[in-house]
Order: sequence, then C-alpha cells, then structure tokens
Amino acid sequence: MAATRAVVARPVTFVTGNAKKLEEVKAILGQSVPFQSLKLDLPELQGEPEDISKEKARLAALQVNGPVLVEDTCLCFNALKGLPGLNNLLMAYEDKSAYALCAFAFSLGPDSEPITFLGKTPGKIVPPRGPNDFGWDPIFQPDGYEQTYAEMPKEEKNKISHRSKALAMVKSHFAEAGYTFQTDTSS
Ligand SMILES: O=c1nc[nH]c2c1ncn2[C@H]1C[C@H](O)[C@@H](COP(=O)(O)OP(=O)(O)OP(=O)(O)O)O1
Ligand SMILES: [Mg+2]
Repeated sequence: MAATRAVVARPVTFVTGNAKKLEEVKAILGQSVPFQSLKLDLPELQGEPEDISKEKARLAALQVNGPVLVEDTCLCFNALKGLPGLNNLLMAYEDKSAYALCAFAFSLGPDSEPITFLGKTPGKIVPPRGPNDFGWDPIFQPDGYEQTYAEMPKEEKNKISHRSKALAMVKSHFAEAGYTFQTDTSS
C-alpha cells in the first residue's frame, strides 16, 4: 500500500518542561521520528489527560508556529475512580491498584486539530523504593513486576511504560502518514 506523502515544511518540536520526559522520549523514539525539543513550561491544565494534551498541543503550536508533539501523563488511582491523586489520600483505601496513563498529542500547526495517542500501564501504589529522580516512579509497581519503575533499569521501564505504549502509536502514525519533515532548521 502506497502511503500518501505529506510534506511538512517545518521540523517537529517536542515541547515539554520536563527533562526526564525528554530523556525517555529520545531513548524510545531513537531515529524513528526526528524531532527537536523545546523547553517550555506549559500551563498545568485540569481535566482528562487526553483533553489536556490536546490543549497543550494547541498552545504549543501557536508558540512554535509549526508541528508540535506534547504529552500529558497522570498516575490514576482506581480507588479514586481513576482520578489522579495524592499517595497519602490513598492510604485510607484498601485498593492500591492504579494505572499510569500517557497522552501524546500531535498537531501539524496552529490551524490544525491535534490528534492523540494514549498508552496505559496497570500496576499498584507501593511504599517508595528506588532512586527518587523522576516523579512518582518510586511508588509505582507495574503488574507482573517485582520492581518499581524507579528500581528498573531504564531500558526495562522504556519497554513496558505508559509512555512507550503511546509512542508506539505515534511511530505507527508517522510511518502511515509518511510525513516528510524538513530537518534543516537554518531557514
Ligand atoms: O513516567 C513518569 N514517571 C514518574 N513520574 C512522571 C512520569 N511522567 C510524568 N511524571 C510526573 C511529572 C509531573 O509531576 C507529573 C505529570 O505532569 P505533566 O504535566 O505530564 O508533566 P510536566 O509538567 O512535568 O511536564 P510538561 O511540561 O510536559 O507538562 O507526573
Ligand atoms: Mg505539565
């Protein structure tokens, strides 16, 4: 099947204020989706991760004036009916099950409607174990694993994480759409 080739005259910019996220996105995407990154603190919006990521993409596309990729992640607690919450609040509940949810949004530019890609990894909330250098990694133990995200080698987390599942869909979308992005940023 011949892919329709969409030529986009600007490189893709991954916009985030979180260096750890950027590190993982680079490691997971490798050369499959060429992008540059921009450190911008996008506003902390309220709502469902999918809606938040879309809104972040709209704001980022306006600022960048070109194609952007953004993401919003939450740790959602089943005891709180999927609401993101504080670990202390969960102490009162027997049900420690949770899921990590990642929503990427991609927009071709300020006049385009963003499209979203969701990735979800189920697990449970545990007392913190492992290095404390990325958010809630020490308290999230994915189902089927004895280690928390923080205790796992990076490559292991990147194989099974909410982020890698969402990025697998981003990769497929880029492969199918056949975008050809300009990678020369000198203009
Ligand atoms: O894999 C992860 N493992 C552990 N913690 C994580 C992960 N991914 C996001 N996090 C944390 C960072 C922030 O405290 C919150 C999500 O907020 P979120 O708005 O998506 O990220 P952010 O504000 O740090 O960066 P951005 O500029 O992309 O919005 O969860
Ligand atoms: Mg944020």
